Amino acid sequence: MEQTIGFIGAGAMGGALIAGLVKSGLVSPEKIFAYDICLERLENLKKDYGIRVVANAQSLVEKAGIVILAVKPQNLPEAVQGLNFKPSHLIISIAAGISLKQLMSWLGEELAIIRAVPNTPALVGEGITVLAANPVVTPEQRERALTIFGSVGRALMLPEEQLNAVTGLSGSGPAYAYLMIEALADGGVRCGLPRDVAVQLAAQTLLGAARMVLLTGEHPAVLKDRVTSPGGTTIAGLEVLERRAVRGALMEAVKAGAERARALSEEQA
Ligand SMILES: NC(=O)C1=CN([C@@H]2O[C@H](COP(=O)(O)OP(=O)(O)OC[C@H]3O[C@@H](n4cnc5c(N)ncnc54)[C@H](OP(=O)(O)O)[C@@H]3O)[C@@H](O)[C@H]2O)C=CC1
Ligand SMILES: O=C(O)[C@@H]1CCC=N1
Repeated sequence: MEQTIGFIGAGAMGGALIAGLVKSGLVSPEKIFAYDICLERLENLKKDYGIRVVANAQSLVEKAGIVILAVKPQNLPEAVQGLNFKPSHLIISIAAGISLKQLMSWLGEELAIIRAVPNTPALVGEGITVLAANPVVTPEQRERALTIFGSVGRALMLPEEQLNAVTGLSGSGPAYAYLMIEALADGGVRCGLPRDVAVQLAAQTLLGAARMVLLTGEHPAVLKDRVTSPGGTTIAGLEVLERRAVRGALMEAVKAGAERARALSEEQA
């Protein structure tokens, strides 16, 4: 890919995208630029991935054709203040909750802006990113953004109204999956398994189950039923999960994340 990509903010998510992009081979490291107020983070990314780092955000804007805004929503207005973007730029914000309308009012109504919700498994090429574009973005720019995020996992476009829900589900979701892996592994340890074996079993079980859903296209309930032998072990475990309302808890977690995304937007209004 000929285009240069710059990151303003290179923390957990920006860093995961940089690592995933370099590993994907879609963009060569010398075409990736990063700026962050944390110099140590920049130096580590330069050392680990061979990307270029710059001393300030305006210098990054001058070097990169695509600029990814990857600071916390609370830091975004300050991070973009005074930056001079050109009409040729494609700006992609990953800040949770921050709307295209807010971005256009801070950056310029005439600029091509995309709002994206990625997730950290992008680091290993297994992310999923949902994007929404403002009317200035051309079909070619949409394709370019889909290609970039598609190189580190799956990528799709959805109407912007759905992006807070996406944030609550796939944006925050890896944390819920890690919590489940940790808890399942604790269960294994409680039953006498060594910790490292228990973590491996828990992680591969979630990975395998997720692949089954994606590759077979079967409803998760059908796949669940195939694990559940009459009078067997699984139904005994499922009964506990249902009694403890795990389904309701997961639904409420997604809803709480979506509501928090909406609140983050209002806090920056
Ligand atoms: N983490 C995730 O899984 C996901 C995050 N997001 C979004 O991505 C964005 C980044 O999140 P995350 O990576 O977790 O956050 P981090 O805090 O890990 O990364 C943000 C980085 O930006 C730096 N920073 C703060 N202010 C500025 C500034 N003015 N100019 C340049 N850099 C600055 C921070 O430095 P310092 O730490 O010193 O403040 C930090 O290094 C957020 O908007 C979040 O909503 C979206 C989807 C998933
Ligand atoms: O926790 C957060 O606010 C960010 C957005 C989605 C995942 N992490």
